[in-house]
Amino acid sequence: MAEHRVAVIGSGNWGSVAAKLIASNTITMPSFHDEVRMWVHEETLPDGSKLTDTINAKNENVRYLPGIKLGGDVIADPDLEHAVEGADMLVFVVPHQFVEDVCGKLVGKIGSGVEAISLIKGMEVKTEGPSMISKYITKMLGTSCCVLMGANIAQEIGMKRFSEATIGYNQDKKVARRWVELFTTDYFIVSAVQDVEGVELCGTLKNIVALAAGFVDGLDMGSNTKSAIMRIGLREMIAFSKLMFPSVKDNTFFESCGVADLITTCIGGRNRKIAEAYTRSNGTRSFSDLEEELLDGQKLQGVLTSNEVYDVLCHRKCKDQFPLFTKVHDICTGELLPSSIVEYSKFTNFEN
Ligand SMILES: NC(=O)C1=CN([C@@H]2O[C@H](COP(=O)(O)OP(=O)(O)OC[C@H]3O[C@@H](n4cnc5c(N)ncnc54)[C@H](O)[C@@H]3O)[C@@H](O)[C@H]2O)C=CC1
Ligand SMILES: O=C(CO)COP(=O)(O)O
Repeated sequence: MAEHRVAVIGSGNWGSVAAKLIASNTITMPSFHDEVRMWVHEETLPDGSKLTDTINAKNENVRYLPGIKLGGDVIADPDLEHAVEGADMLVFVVPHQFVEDVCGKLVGKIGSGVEAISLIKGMEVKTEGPSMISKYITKMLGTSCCVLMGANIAQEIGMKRFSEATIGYNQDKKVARRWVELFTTDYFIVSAVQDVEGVELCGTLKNIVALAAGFVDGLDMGSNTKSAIMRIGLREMIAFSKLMFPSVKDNTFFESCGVADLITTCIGGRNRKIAEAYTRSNGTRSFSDLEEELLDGQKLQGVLTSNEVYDVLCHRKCKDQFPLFTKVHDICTGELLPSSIVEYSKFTNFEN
């Protein structure tokens, strides 16, 4: 008897792949209902049709994941409340700037016994302080919330290329195991660690380092420089994570969510791509222009995250300990040129 019903909240590039992965499992596993409802932020396509109708007619998200069939029993649904109705496993995967709005619409509509997982890379910074997205979901909706992060360029997983991911959980191993079971396929290997904050901070902070890597690419500085920037970035990721949550575990940085995601995003991600284009434009284009032109509706997370992290650094008066994060912020706001990303003479006396 099927016990669990899954809804995916979000249908962008990664959201669509997540629905595909999950649906490939729900149709074979008796404890899950076959159908996976995927909430779509509705839009009209150039031919006048609705995105939701096209996804359901073609079993393909022609806008955000063209050329890849979703398979399984994925049903696109533009009605958020209807999409989550009856589901006891909610997968949150919208760009992080929309999470407040989406959660706001679900307040009071989620029953007890519902579990959530966030695939969202980012954080919320309010006047009362920073909050990781999983915590925010818990606060708004009262569900416990795991996270799934990893070296996961969506397009490649959509093409079934071997990849790994890490689930972060807090207490409940049984729930973590169920999420692992739901996501794991023969080409997508998922492990779990008891460190929600560590896993989520890895996924969030590496987007800032990817911008720095993109600046280096735009300056044609080569592999040594890019590796140096990635190392300095990783060091700051670890330091920032421990500053926010001393409980974060060292080993988490060696999981897929840590160093592997840092590498893949600095090589093949959207943040890297836009930062490179920004650098090559010599100040003639803005990040938002380039995002619109080059990502065609997909969203950049790193610039917002850089602002959010900068707020935390200012609030805690520790900018000096995070020269790379601070420089990326200052480059994104136009206060510094991209070339300053490699001016580290003042900071070479690190202890490690
Ligand atoms: N694409 C990738 O390779 C990966 C993405 N992620 C993370 O997954 C999260 C979601 O990213 P993607 O699925 O790639 O999205 P995306 O960037 O491809 O797509 C944008 C999505 O935002 C939706 N949207 C636009 N305006 C909206 C609004 N006002 N309210 C709600 N939704 C709106 C669009 O309909 C579309 O579904 C992000 O945090 C990202 O960092 C994580 C791993 C890999
Ligand atoms: O998070 C990602 C890969 O794991 C994707 O990163 P981008 O958003 O930079 O494409």
